[in-house]
Amino acid sequence: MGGRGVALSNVALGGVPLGGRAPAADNHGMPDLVVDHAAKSYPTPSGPLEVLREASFSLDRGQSMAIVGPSGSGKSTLLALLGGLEPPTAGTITIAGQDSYALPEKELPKFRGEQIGFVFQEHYLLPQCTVLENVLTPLLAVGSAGPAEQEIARELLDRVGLSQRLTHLPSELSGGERQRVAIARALVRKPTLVLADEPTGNLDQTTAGGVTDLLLELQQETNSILVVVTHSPDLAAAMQSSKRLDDGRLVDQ
Ligand SMILES: Nc1ncnc2c1ncn2[C@@H]1O[C@H](COP(=O)(O)OP(=O)(O)OP(=O)(O)O)[C@@H](O)[C@H]1O
Repeated sequence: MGGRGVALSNVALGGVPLGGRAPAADNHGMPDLVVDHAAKSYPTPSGPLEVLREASFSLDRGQSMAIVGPSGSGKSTLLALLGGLEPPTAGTITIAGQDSYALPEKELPKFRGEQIGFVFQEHYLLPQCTVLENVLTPLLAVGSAGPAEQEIARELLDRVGLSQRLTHLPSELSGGERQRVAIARALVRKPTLVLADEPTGNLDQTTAGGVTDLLLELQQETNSILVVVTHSPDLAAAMQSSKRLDDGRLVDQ
């Protein structure tokens, strides 16, 4: 993969060098991500559908974890809970010391933007925007994409091997290249937590391996937590730990 290994030690993401450790958040001694007895059920005509039953785990910045399990076992639901997209029916999700769902509803999008980066199976790049503009999107959302932010985005795109493609549209890239843009976009605000739902699901094995390596390298360099949901044994094995969802129950692999 071209362009990998470019030093980014002087690039500040949110005031923190990409190559350095993020400062420890003042979490009052709590891990950076704490999932405490989180449960989710959906109402159905025949009664509540229990999708997630009392999941508890915690992770610190720099750690990675895979969530595996059969189709319909609740993996995407758990990811949505972690991502501030779907409130749990019971329990709490605490990120960088803040119980996400205790925030006033209007503050949740800002919190999500600062603390969480998302990578999906589909890249969800904006088709009419260039590669550089797509990576800047999370910064434009908070009105701060000046020269310093542009430089951060350019350096990240250099890091993912796409410095020669800044003005290209997503339609002019391969599937693996689009996913690398999506990874740069997820990391541009140096979030506490990166959530990836089948990030290699649309890629061939070789390209998937490259995207996995890149995701882990940048997660380490930004000192984020990485949680991936996947059916891929290769991607799951690349994470530091792995948990399995079986009928809504989360168990160690
Ligand atoms: N909004 C909803 N309302 C009702 N049921 C839902 C809703 N969202 C998900 N479900 C149900 O919750 C269960 C778990 O779905 P989920 O998408 O989390 O599974 P998954 O493990 O990610 O599956 P896959 O691997 O196929 O993507 C399924 O039975 C699904 O139909």
